[in-house]
Amino acid sequence: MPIVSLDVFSAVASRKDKPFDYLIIGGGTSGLVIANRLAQHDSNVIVGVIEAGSYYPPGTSDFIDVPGLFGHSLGDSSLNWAVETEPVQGAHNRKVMIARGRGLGGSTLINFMTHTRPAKGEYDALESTFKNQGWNWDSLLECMKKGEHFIVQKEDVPTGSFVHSRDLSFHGTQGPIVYSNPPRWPPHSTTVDSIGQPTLNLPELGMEMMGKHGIPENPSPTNGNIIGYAKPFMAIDPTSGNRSSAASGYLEPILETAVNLYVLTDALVTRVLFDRLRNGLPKAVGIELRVEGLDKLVEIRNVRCDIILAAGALQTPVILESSGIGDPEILKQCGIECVVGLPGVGNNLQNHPAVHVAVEVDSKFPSLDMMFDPVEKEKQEKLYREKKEGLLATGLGFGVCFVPLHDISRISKTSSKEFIAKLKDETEKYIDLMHLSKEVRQGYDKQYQLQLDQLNDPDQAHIEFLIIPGELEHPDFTGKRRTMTFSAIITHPFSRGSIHHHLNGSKIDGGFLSHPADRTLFLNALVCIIRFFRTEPLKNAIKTWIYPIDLSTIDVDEALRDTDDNVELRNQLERILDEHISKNMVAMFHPVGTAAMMAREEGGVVDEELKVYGVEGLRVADLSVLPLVRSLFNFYLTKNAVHEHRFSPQHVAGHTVSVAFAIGEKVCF
Ligand SMILES: Cc1cc2nc3c(=O)[nH]c(=O)nc-3n(C[C@H](O)[C@H](O)[C@H](O)COP(=O)(O)OP(=O)(O)OC[C@H]3O[C@@H](n4cnc5c(N)ncnc54)[C@H](O)[C@@H]3O)c2cc1C
Repeated sequence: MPIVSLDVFSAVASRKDKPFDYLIIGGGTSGLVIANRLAQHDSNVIVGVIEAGSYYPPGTSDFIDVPGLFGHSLGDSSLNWAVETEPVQGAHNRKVMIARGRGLGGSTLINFMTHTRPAKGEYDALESTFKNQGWNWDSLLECMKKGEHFIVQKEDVPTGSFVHSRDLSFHGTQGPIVYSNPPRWPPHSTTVDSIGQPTLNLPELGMEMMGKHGIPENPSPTNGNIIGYAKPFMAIDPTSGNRSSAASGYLEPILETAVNLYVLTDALVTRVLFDRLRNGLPKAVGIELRVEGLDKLVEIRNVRCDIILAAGALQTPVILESSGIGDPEILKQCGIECVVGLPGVGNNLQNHPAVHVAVEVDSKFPSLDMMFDPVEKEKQEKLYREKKEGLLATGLGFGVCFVPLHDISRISKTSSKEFIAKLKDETEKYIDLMHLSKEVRQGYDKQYQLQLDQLNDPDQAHIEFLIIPGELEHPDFTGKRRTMTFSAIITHPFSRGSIHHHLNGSKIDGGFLSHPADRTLFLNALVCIIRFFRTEPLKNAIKTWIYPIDLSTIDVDEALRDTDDNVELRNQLERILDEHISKNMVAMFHPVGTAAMMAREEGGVVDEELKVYGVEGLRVADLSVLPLVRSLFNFYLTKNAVHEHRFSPQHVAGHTVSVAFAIGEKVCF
């Protein structure tokens, strides 16, 4: 029943006795959670979902189902919105692509399946610091558990190898989204190979190098402690070997049975429509949409309770502005009548920027490059088909590592004190140049103050390193080469961007590298990466630098030596890295913050019930509301003890899907 034609959907909307009670805009991560929970909770409640993309039933798209094909759908415009920013000044005026999933399931159809999860203090701070009543660890832990079905598979690996924690007390085991530790790839090698490597598993070798630089192992990164290196769990169902998505978990099980749920696909919502209540307040009562194949706009009206925007952090603010909710100045420029003035809409865009460094390694090491070799490819396909094992059985979560500024400075041998001392001034100048409204400025000031405070805290993650047994930017299609990448990701970027409605559509200022602190953080993180690569035994496995290739033109070891007589060489290294950042910085796909859940007088857009200020019957429930969630990682885990520490603000220091699911579960009606 649920997936219906426009005629059926419109007919439901026009029913006098049973029109839609709730209309959800965007059948993505948060949207499908809400649809499922509302429809299942009370069969008398009529729920509608409108999704711009299509429905992909199981078995119809390998790019969606097969975990190891992650990344393949990025080039497919029917699955990826591939939003492009305006040219980024600090990145050689390149436009940067931000991937967003399109279709029932949203970004969970195309994401890389890595699972990280927030910590207690972060969620508690939403309530204690930002006064969002009911948003605390206890309630959100229940939401997270409710959505999860954790399966920890036994791993047959030698003593001393990394093993996931089997403690399921923090996790759900009955929820819709299946998380597991897929079979280890590359597989374990118990013998020392001919070039003297103790393991042929590149991610594990990478983690070992981090350990040599004093970074701790974190065997259980999903229990609220993220500092250290870890192999994350992934949203993969070990029974089918397939991706677990919002569609497979929350929609498909009720697809045939939910008689009160109606889903319209291939329909783009353009704006929300309002009536005036007797008290003068605007009440959201319907939407306008463009349906594929129709050359006119269609209206769906008569919604009794709420319209819920769950179109994601890049689309939700644009729908708000098109509907007359936003900064009055911006609305005026676009000729849109102002329904409610909320200058925070579309501002405060935060996203994780990333820079990769890649090397060619000895051909003994299995790597993702093998998929370009027809013989290896066939072997991997057979392994996946028959046993659900091998390279195709796993997503991108080979190894993650969260590191505080303190350790970045120690490993890169730079001074965090100097960095912090400069920051305050730089930040004040940075905010001044943005010419923000009074309210939005107040919210930014508050965030930056917290962000500056937490830099001194050795237990906060400021950089995430990803370890990838492969090279994503310049693949060698012959399949002959074996490669390895470390990526540096800024977990709490200082740069802010914005997305606004524009006369010719929407315009996104990614903000990347606009605050000088982010470039400095990157520089130091890349020096750490080079040190990891130059540490034995990984060093012995490396044949050449691939990315940036200019590293091959200098004596890197000499440049890294901590003496006074190599200043010119060190400067040369920094110039190469600086150019690499400008030329090659990319976006992770984690935008948040464009309709923030905070006080209206601080530029907030929604309250703690996710209701949009100043109107009735309209909520936002996706990652747009997230910006002031504190750092995920307010615990510091050592092998024997967990110590609680202070928290940090702004963008979450991790991957965002678990938060999007939790927001969906948390919406209270
Ligand atoms: C390529 C990629 C890799 C990622 N990898 C990871 C990872 O490994 N781990 C992790 O934790 N996170 C990852 N993420 C991030 C994570 O998947 C997202 O943050 C999360 O799924 C976003 O949830 P959402 O509900 O806010 O939006 P979405 O899930 O994107 O849902 C929004 C939905 O709204 C629809 N929509 C938009 N505009 C309209 C409109 N006008 N009318 C109707 N429908 C509309 C969209 O088509 C979409 O279906 C990744 C994201 C991407 C894109």
